[in-house]
Amino acid sequence: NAIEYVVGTGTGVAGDTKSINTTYKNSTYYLEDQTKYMYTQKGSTIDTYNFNNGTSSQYYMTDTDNVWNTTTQRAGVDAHYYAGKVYDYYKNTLNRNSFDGNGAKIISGVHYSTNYNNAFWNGSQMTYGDGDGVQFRALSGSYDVVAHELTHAVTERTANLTYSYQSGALNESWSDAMASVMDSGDWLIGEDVYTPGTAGDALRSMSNPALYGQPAHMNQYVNTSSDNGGVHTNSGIPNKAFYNFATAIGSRDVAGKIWYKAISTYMTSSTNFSGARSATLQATTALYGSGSSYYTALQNAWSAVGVN
Ligand SMILES: O=C(NO)[C@]12CC[C@H](CC1)C2
Ligand SMILES: [Zn+2]
Repeated sequence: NAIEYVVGTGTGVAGDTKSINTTYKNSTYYLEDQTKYMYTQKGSTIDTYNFNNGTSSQYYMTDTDNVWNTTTQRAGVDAHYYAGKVYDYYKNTLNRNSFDGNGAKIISGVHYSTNYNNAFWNGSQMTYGDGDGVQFRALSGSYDVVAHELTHAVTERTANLTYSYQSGALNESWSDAMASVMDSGDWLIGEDVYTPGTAGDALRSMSNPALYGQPAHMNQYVNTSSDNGGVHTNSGIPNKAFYNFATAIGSRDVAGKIWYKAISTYMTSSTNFSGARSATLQATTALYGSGSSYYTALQNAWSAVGVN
């Protein structure tokens, strides 16, 4: 019997209903999205699996009627759905075909370990914990988290910013910046999955990094060896620069295009904050010509956070 590309109905982590692209074969539905096939020519582009609260093996996520509404399916539904949205953004807006630019399969695994308060890109796939229900709920339940993780993959395949000290903080910041372009309703990161018992808070704020203990200016740079040299702390400084720029020019999309051009053309593994300023200015000229009003706005955005 043939393989069919079909559309199912899923319930997400927040209990919301959404359509998901699934595959019907051997009388079973699979969380495999074949709709991008025309761009990748590589079968399903987005495959979502279940670690079943283990850490080594992941299993197919299947369903009998293509209505994915059980509690254990929610994390998979969102990992699958949001990965598709991130694929679409990179392909349709930035003309990048998956994280490698060549249609690579996007693999996600949910229910990783037990009470696992994190999510990560391991060089080959995305992996999401369920959270402990206090600090986090299932981390794939947040568009900006999924976009953040997949952007780590894009960064790894482009500038490959070394994940420590200033280049590492840039690595983190580029993931937050691209996530804020895709999940564009606010300037927060992780708000949909962070502390489910507390409304209105988040893991990070790009408009006001200090809200969650991050510096927003070079003169507050934290010199530390923990967290690979404070990559999740000092990212507040380039995050604020991105916020300054996007709001000054009134377009997250233009800012995102410039940030993507910078990471994919001008930045390298050892780029530091000052180098990121130059790379984004070069990207602005490349995309919008010299003398563009974006150029001066960007100079001001970086100067305002003390990066020259
Ligand atoms: O910033 C991050 N990783 O580098 C986080 C940490 C918690 C959310 C999932 C992954 C964001
Ligand atoms: Zn990260």
